[in-house]
Amino acid sequence: MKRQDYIHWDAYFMGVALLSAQRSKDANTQVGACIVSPENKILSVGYNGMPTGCDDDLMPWGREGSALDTKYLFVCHAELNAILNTPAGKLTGARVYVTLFPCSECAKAIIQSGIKEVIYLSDKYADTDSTRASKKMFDMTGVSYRPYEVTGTELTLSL
Ligand SMILES: Nc1ccn([C@H]2C[C@H](O)[C@@H](COP(=O)(O)O)O2)c(=O)n1
Ligand SMILES: [Zn+2]
Repeated sequence: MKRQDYIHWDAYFMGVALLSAQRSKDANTQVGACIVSPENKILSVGYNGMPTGCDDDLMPWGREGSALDTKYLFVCHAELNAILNTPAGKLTGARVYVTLFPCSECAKAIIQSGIKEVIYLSDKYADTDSTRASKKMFDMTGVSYRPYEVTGTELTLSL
C-alpha cells in the first residue's frame, strides 16, 4: 500500500517558499516565493535581498530614518526576484506561493508576467494601501489569491 502521510502540493511548494525565505538577510521580515507551472513543476524561487552586486554588508537594513538609510529603496522583493529569475514569457498560467502577500509593485510584476494565482501565508500588511492596491489590481485582472490552508502537516526543517 502506498504511503498515506505524504505532503500535498500546496504544502510542498509553500515549504520551498519558506526555505527560500531563510536565505534572506533582512532581520525583520524574511520573504520567500516559489513559482509553479500548471503541471506542478517548480519554475523559479526567490527571496528578498539586495540587488546582485550590492554588498549586503554595506547596504542599510533598517526600517527607520531618512529614506536612503533604510532598506526600502534598495531591497528586491522575493516575488520580483523569482519572476526575474525566469526567461520572459514562461510564466503564463503559473501560480506563485509567497510567504507574505505581494506589495503593489510585485502585484504589477505578477500580473504582467502572466501568473494567474497567488497562494500566501501571511497577510500582515493587509491594512496598508499597498496591499489594498494589490488586491484591487488582482481582482480587475482575474488573478486569484487565497490563503495557504494549514492542513495539519507540520513542515519541519532540520539541519
Ligand atoms: N510582498 C513582499 C513584501 C515585502 N517584501 C520584503 C521587503 C523587505 O525586505 C521586507 C519588509 O520589511 P518590513 O517592512 O516588514 O520590515 O520584505 C517582499 O520581499 N515581498
Ligand atoms: Zn513586493
